[in-house]
Order: sequence, then C-alpha cells, then structure tokens
Amino acid sequence: MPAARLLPRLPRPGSPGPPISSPAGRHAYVVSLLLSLLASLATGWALISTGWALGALLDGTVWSHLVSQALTAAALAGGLRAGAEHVTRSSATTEEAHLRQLVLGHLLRLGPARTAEDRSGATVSLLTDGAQRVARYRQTFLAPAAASLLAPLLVLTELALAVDTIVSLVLAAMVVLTPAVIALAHSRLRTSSSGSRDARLRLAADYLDAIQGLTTLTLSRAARRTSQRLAATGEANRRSLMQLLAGNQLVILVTDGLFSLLLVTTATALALSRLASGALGTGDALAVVLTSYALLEPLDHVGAFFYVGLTGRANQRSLRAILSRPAGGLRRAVPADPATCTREPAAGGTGDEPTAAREANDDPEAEILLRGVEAVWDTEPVLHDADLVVSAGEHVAVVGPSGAGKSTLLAVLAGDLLPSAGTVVVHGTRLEASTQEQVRQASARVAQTTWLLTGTIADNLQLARPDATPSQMWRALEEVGLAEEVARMPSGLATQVGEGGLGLSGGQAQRVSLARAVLADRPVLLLDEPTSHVDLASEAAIMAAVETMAPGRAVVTVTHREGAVAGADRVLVVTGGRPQQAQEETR
Ligand SMILES: Nc1ncnc2c1ncn2[C@@H]1O[C@H](COP(=O)(O)OP(=O)(O)OP(=O)(O)O)[C@@H](O)[C@H]1O
Repeated sequence: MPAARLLPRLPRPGSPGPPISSPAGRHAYVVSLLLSLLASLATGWALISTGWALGALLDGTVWSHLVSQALTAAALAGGLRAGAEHVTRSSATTEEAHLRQLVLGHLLRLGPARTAEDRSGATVSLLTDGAQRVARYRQTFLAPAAASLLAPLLVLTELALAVDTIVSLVLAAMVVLTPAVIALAHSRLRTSSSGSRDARLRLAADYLDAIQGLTTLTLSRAARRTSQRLAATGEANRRSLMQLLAGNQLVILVTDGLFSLLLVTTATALALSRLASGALGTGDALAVVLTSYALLEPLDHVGAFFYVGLTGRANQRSLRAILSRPAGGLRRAVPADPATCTREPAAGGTGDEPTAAREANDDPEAEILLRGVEAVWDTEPVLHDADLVVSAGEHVAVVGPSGAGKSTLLAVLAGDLLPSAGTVVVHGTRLEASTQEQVRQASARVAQTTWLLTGTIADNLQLARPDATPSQMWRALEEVGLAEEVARMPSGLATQVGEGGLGLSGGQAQRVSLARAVLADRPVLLLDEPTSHVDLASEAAIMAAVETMAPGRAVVTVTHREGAVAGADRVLVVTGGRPQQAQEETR
C-alpha cells in the first residue's frame, strides 16, 4: 500500500472543478446578491437625502420632507440588509449539510480501495470543519462581497444622476483601485495562509492517528514521545497561526485606514472645490461628503476576505479534489457488449440493467470471469493480461509475494477498481463505470481485521441487512459457528461490542463479519487475509465457517497462511501481474 496522503491531489489551478452548490444554495446566492444591491441603492439614497436635508437646514429652506425621505430610505436599506443576512445565514446551514453529504457520498462511491491512502484524520477534519468553512465562504461571503464591490458603482451612479457627474467620475476612478490593492495583498498572503492550513490539517490527522493507534503506541512505549511531539507541533502551529493573523490584521488596517482616509478627503476636497466654484449648492456638497461613506463598503469585506475567504477557498479546493477523483481506474474504454444479463440479480440489482452483460462465449457457470485484465492504481499496471474463472461453489486461494497484486485483484473483483483493459464479469455483470455499484452488490468482503462499530452484536449484524430478525441473525451465527458462543454471553445478541471489536476475540470478530456476509447473502465471498491476526484455533473456526458458507458461492481467499490455503479447491499464485495455477509444492 502506498503512504497515506494528507489530502487528495488538487485539481489544476484555474480548473473550475466539479460544481458543489445545491440548486437551493445557488438560488439563495442570487437572492442575497439582489437584496444586497437593492440595500446599497437605498443606502445611497438615504445618504444623498441626508446631505440635502442638512443643506436645506443650513440654507433655512424646507427640510422636513427630505428628512422623512432619508429615514424611509434608511429603513428600507436596513430591512433589505436584514433579509439578505437571513438568506445567507440559513442557506449556509443547509449548504453545509449538502456539502458533507455530497463528499461523503462520493467517498463511499470511491470505495475503501480508492480512499485507503487518505489519512482519515485529514478527511474527517475536511468533512467537519472544512465543509463548514466552505459553506460559510460560499453562502455568507461570496454574495455580500460581490454586492459590496458593485455597491460603490451603484451609489456613484445615483450621485451622478442626482448631484454631480464630474465628482462621481473622479470617485469612481479611485474606487476601482480598491479591488486591485486587495488582489495584491491576497497574492502575497495566499501561500502562507494555505501553508498554515495544511499544517493544521496535518496536525488534526496526527491527533486522530494517535487516538486510533493508542494501544499500539502504549504497547511500543511510544505514547509519551508521541504526545510530546504533538504538543511541540501544536505549539509551532499556534505560533505560525498567530504570525499569519498578525500579518492579515496589518493588511486590513493599512487597506482600511489608507483607503478610508483617501476616499473621504478626496470627496470632501471635490465637494468644497465644486461648492466654491458654484457648481454645487450646500446640500449637494454635503451629499457628496456623506456618500463617500457608502464607497467604503468593499473595505468592510477585506477582513472577512482573509478570515472567511482564504480558508473557504482552500477548503473548497480540497473538497473539489475529492469530488473530481474518478471512481475507478479506467484508462481505455471497455468495448460495450450487446448481450444482456440473464443471471438472477444480485442483492440490490434487478437483473434487467441494460449495461449488464453476459459473456456468451465463456463458461456460463462462472461467477467470476477475468479475461486479459489490466489494473492500474496510478501509472504502472499492477495486474496485466490476467485471466481467472471461478464457478459457484468453488473456493480459490490466492497466494504470492508481498506487493504482487493480490489485494488489487480483490479490489477489481469487489468492483472498487475498474480494469484499464480486458473484461471483468462478476455474477453476470460486466464491470464498468455504470455497473460498478451492481458489481459491488454481488460480493461480501471480509478484511484482515474486522472493524465492529460501537453497539450490540445485533447492531453490527444488521449493518448488512437492516431488517434482519433475531432468528435470521441466530441462523447466520449458527452458520459461522458462533451461535453457541454468543448464546453463552450474558446479553446474547444484545451484547455490547466496541470499535475494533473490543470485547470479542479477533476470531469471533471475524466470524461476526462472516455472519454479516451470510445475512447479506451475496453470491461472491472475497476474503482478504481473514486469519492473519488470529491464533490457530480461531483460524480453524474461521475456515470451517467459510467452508459452511462456500456451497453455491464463489469464494476467493487472499492469504499467506497455510491453514487458510488448506481448505481451498484450487491455489493460484500471483506473479508477474497474473494469477497462475500453483505448482504442487507451493500448496
Ligand atoms: N489503494 C491503492 N492505491 C494505490 N496503489 C495501491 C493501492 N493498493 C495497492 N496499491 C499498489 O499496488 C501494488 C500491489 O499492491 P497489493 O496490495 O495489491 O499487493 P499484495 O500482493 O496484496 O501485497 P501484500 O501481500 O503485501 O498485501 C503495490 O505497488 C501497491 O503500492
């Protein structure tokens, strides 16, 4: 297995990546943008009216209607802003849930083989904190930021129409400089921000690894060392984060302070000179000065840009990287087979799926059929020109040196890895991108170590079949030779077991896993080193359970253990990327 990656490879910079918003999220974006733009127009009108009202007061003319106009516009602006705020906040919550579902769904479609190399801590962190940041960025930052960039132009248009075109044009020229300065600051800070985010993700992954591997760390006397290392990394992280925040704060202060000062003084100077030349009256000049306040709106978002924008974008890139990972490894298209599936459907399938294909010229009894298969994880083929036929009721053991491709073969048979060339048919369904789920449904898999969820034995069995009744569960336990042992436990099926199967022996946990496979009732059983972590007595019990389950099913067992090979009908050795019949002495 390759080393665990912190995060999946990022898509090429500039490539938009797969869409991640829900239709409701996109709708909320448009509504919030429109409400914010209308609020800016109302704000501009309130400021201009206030200027005119003050001017009328100073000139001693009628001002009351101008005050009520200003108050109405201000109330309207407030209402529109509150509406926009409500839309953004509520859609952020629903988008957060949507993002988690979207990415989790894709990870499940990728299957364990394609996700095994990701560090689970980093994935958990991305799905929890990361999804929240992306939702906040997309729903509460993007639309208000876009509206705030357009707001000065709207207000200046109002000013040009109602007060003075020349002043508006000069201020417009200054306003367009704001995004340029922000973009410059962004380009300078982006590298350190994403570096800091990666360091934090790595730390989260380290913490989770340490928690998951607590027993191993304690047994190998490495717990203290690991906790000291984590504490030191945490402290280094905290310092670099503080430095980053200080840098961000400085940029905010500078852009905010400089621009506010520059815009307000320019607006005041322009207003005074136009007043002195007689081009503007007192009310108009005051309207220009007051309106310069609305031009500062984009600056309100500079802070949010650093705290919500940068982290949101970085997490969004990581989520997109997961979503753009293809669910298989198909490099060359597998030619379509016009023949349709005639076999009984696997659990969850109907048997009528148009893409399902039967290999008419091959062994009609074959549950598993590989012809000239090439399988690739990254670049180099692990399997090439691989052939294999396993019939129902046959038990095949697969052996071979480490790294030969035994687990890769199981990943192909389980439908987790698509072949890059050749044909794979499992229970009558030809494996291709569109039938991947159906092929997955055809097999049950038992891995080296069984991960039992915290809950009862019944909960763990019902994972395979949620509607399984107690008598069906007892029958399944009977079939794998575990019924007596569970019956002797004080709470029987209601016995609590923990993560990793705590409370059960390794052999018992493996047999619970086999009982799950019995309940799932799949025609193909794939066993990946099922006895590598148990003693000889447990190995015998597990292999006896497999023999009871084997009739009528195709069983493939990858193993290094003599005891697991002994019960097989045939032994294949994977060498040179192909499973081949073992010589007698290999057995
Ligand atoms: N999920 C994966 N992603 C990328 N590469 C993988 C993955 N699984 C296996 N490989 C690569 O495929 C090659 C064959 O590995 P595989 O695990 O199939 O061998 P194996 O015969 O099962 O070895 P072992 O007996 O040590 O488990 C190795 O180079 C490995 O790095």
